[in-house]
Amino acid sequence: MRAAFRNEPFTNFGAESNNKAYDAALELVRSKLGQEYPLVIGGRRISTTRTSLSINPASKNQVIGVVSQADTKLAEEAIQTAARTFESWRFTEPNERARYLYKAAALLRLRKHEFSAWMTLEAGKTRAEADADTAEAIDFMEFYARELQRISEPQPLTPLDEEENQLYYIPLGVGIVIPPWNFPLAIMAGMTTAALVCGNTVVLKPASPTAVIAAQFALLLEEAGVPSGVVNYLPGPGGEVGDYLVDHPLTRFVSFTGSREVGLRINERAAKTRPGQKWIKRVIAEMGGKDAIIVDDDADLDLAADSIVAAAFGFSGQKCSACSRAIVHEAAYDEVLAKVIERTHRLAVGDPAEATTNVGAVIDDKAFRKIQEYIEIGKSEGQLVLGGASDDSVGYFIEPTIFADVDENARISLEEIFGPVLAFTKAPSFEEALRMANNTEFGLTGAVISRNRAHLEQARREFMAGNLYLNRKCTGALVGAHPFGGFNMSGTDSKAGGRDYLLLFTQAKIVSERY
Ligand SMILES: NC(=O)c1ccc[n+]([C@@H]2O[C@H](COP(=O)([O-])OP(=O)(O)OC[C@H]3O[C@@H](n4cnc5c(N)ncnc54)[C@H](O)[C@@H]3O)[C@@H](O)[C@H]2O)c1
Ligand SMILES: N[C@@H](CCC=O)C(=O)O
Repeated sequence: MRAAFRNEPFTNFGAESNNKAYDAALELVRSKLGQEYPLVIGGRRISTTRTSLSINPASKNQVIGVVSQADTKLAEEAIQTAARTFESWRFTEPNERARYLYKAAALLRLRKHEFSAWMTLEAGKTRAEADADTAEAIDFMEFYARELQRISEPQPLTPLDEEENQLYYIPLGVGIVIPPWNFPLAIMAGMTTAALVCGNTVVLKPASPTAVIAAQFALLLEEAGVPSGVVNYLPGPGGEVGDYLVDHPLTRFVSFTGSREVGLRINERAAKTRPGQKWIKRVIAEMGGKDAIIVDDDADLDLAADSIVAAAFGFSGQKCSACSRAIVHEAAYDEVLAKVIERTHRLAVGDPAEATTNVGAVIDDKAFRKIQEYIEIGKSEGQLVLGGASDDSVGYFIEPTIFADVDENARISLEEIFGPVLAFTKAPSFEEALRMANNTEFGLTGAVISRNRAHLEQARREFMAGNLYLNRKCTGALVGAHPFGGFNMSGTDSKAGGRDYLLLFTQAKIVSERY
């Protein structure tokens, strides 16, 4: 029996010794840049002639790795391998499966800074953001291992005198795991290990910008002893390989985290029954957000400003949980706006490998251009009060940008930008602020900064966000404490890092015996 789950502590980068250790990890990772990453199917390394370069978004000429790219033939091989492996993996003892996760978590803890350093260089994460990502990956494995053990215990059923009844959560089959690039270790590792610990086998199609981190994690699972074929690493173009995997009749479920557009596409395609398919595919989709922080007239305005700045510009706003809308009571509006501008102005934008950097580059050229377009749109929808500039001569840098006096129905108030762009909207009352916050097709995170008990209670009831935070920022969910996932177009209502999550990767079987 393991000790109860506790969150992995974050590294204190105020301490010089920790920064030195991080510098050493960056050096180690730099010495490994440019290597080739083959596909791994059934433990077999497969190099392809078609490759994709993974690059450092803060230094776009620096190649992080050269990643082989699957085609549909290799996707077929990966699914067949996963299907064959399922026939043995499904019957492994649950405690044994949990132990692979405990081992992988222990190995990751030993190499924590190294994995974080990969994220600094491949995803552009600052030290603190990368460290939190690695800590969350450790948390997911520690948490899901314990959860699997919990749900494998005899489950409560109404006792009958004449029968012995037992409920077992059994695995589903072959799962396609499709993660995003923005939590390239935590979310990818959480989705993958939740699937495998339940006895499923996995085809892992990593997000292209962060395929090297996923490759490192696949190697870590191998080192932890996870048998060949349980996780098959299959990088490739999302559209081509993704569609093939989703459509395949042997695919039993798809676990996806990413944009609304791709999530809906997967949901629609998976709903179509293909020749030879024996089941209704299950889709677990965690999608985008357009998250708001409401500031009430009596709020602690410093807390409000700190919360907005951290949630809007942490990891350059590239979080589904990011605050992209600040909806502020008119009585507090000018003061909150001034405080947010002042704090944002102090953020250091630059190379995330530097200890002093607060905001790094955005992920790639496509994101850079999309965010630039939204900044141009914002100029006609609000008043540009900070930032707006961008520079892609070295890396994809965009200044933290704030628009004031934005209408609740402006495009920058409604569409997910996924970058460091914040819209301020003035509300005449708390009730109106709440209505505006709910004026979105998403429903992922939200926050209210207020001292008014009645307003806080009203928000508890009426704010339609899967993760609602009162008097704190709307980012930074902790595994176990804040099971994460949203409503409406934010996904299929799953809660990663929560006690219900593993049930999504299993089906319940009742065995009833009379003696
Ligand atoms: N709700 C959450 O928990 C959560 C967490 C992180 C990110 N996100 C969302 O993710 C998005 C950012 O991530 P992204 O840019 O990687 O998203 P994306 O939708 O562009 O890509 C996600 C994954 O889907 C793959 N893909 C692309 N086309 C596909 C297809 N036709 N079939 C199958 N797979 C396909 C990509 O290769 C990638 O691995 C944002 O919208 C963000 O809000 C949500
Ligand atoms: N779970 C993360 C967000 C994940 C999406 O990008 C948070 O709570 O900030």
